[in-house]
Amino acid sequence: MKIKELSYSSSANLGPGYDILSLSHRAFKDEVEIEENNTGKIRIFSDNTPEDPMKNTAGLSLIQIMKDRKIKLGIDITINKGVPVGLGLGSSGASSSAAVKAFNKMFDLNLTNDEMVYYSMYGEIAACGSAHPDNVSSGIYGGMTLITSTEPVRVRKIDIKYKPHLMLVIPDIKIEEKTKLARSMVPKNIDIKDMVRQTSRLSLMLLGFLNGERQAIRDGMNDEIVEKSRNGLFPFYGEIKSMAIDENAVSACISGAGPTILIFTDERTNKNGIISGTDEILGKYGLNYKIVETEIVEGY
Ligand SMILES: Nc1ncnc2c1ncn2[C@@H]1O[C@H](COP(=O)(O)OP(=O)(O)O)[C@@H](O)[C@H]1O
Ligand SMILES: N[C@@H](CCOP(=O)(O)O)C(=O)O
Repeated sequence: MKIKELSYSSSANLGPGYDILSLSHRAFKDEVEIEENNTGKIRIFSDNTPEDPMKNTAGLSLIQIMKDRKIKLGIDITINKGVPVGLGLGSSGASSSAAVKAFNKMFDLNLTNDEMVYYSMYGEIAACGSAHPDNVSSGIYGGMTLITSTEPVRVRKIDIKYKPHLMLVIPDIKIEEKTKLARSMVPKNIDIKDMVRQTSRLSLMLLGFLNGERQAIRDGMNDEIVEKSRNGLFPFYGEIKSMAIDENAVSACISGAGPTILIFTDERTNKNGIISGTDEILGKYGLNYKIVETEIVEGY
């Protein structure tokens, strides 16, 4: 029996929500198919992700479930990779969450959504050395998700009233082990004043999404801790964000650990202005790029 599941691309953090917020979007998707084999081994079939199951997020997630559930079988995992790798679009988490959903279905494990988030985030260790849960929560729940606890894993889906359109500015930059590097740049300690400002902004942004208040989203979606610490990886971000605000975007943030920039737009936004402004700014940096317009995926 073959079982196929998909997960969409996602943007983690959303400004002040480092490691706790994520948004699922329709821009790209990974399809993962699993099938029992008679070799007793886990084998990965994929054009552009690691063949070693311990180094592939999908493989590592399934290894962990099989260990916990004492399932000893050979499994072929075929990854049809649609989410571009290393650009801040949750590519690694899309494969692991799709693989976990397929495995859950194939073996009737009846895992809860939070248990699936747990196994999917375990796979992220293969991508960046740490098990961050945000992108994979998108792959399991869809929509906008909030991680309320990691031990045990607990996720809440946020029922947002304000649903902006999304523009992804995707610079053509390849950084080796990008998320691992970006995570190493985040400060280990912060000043209490910065903590207060960050929690205030995060709360305001969430109020904006919940109540449908455009200005609150714009005022809240700012992060001078994590995005700032990583600025060297995407020095063009500040210029693109302020240009987008000038063109009346709702707001903008770094998508995950970058380099993609997520811009929230609505009917008041001058999207053509953003397209030409991006071309001018990224041209100055000598960067090729793609702009993808997309929508939030509410669920699976
Ligand atoms: N199934 C997978 N899909 C994508 N990347 C994977 C996968 N398995 C392992 N990786 C590794 O994870 C890294 C990319 O993940 P990451 O740095 O988190 O970027 P992003 O999630 O933004 O694409 C690459 O080194 C890639 O080889
Ligand atoms: N919260 C993580 C998200 C990484 O997302 P990715 O799509 O860039 O892998 C972080 O900011 O490190």
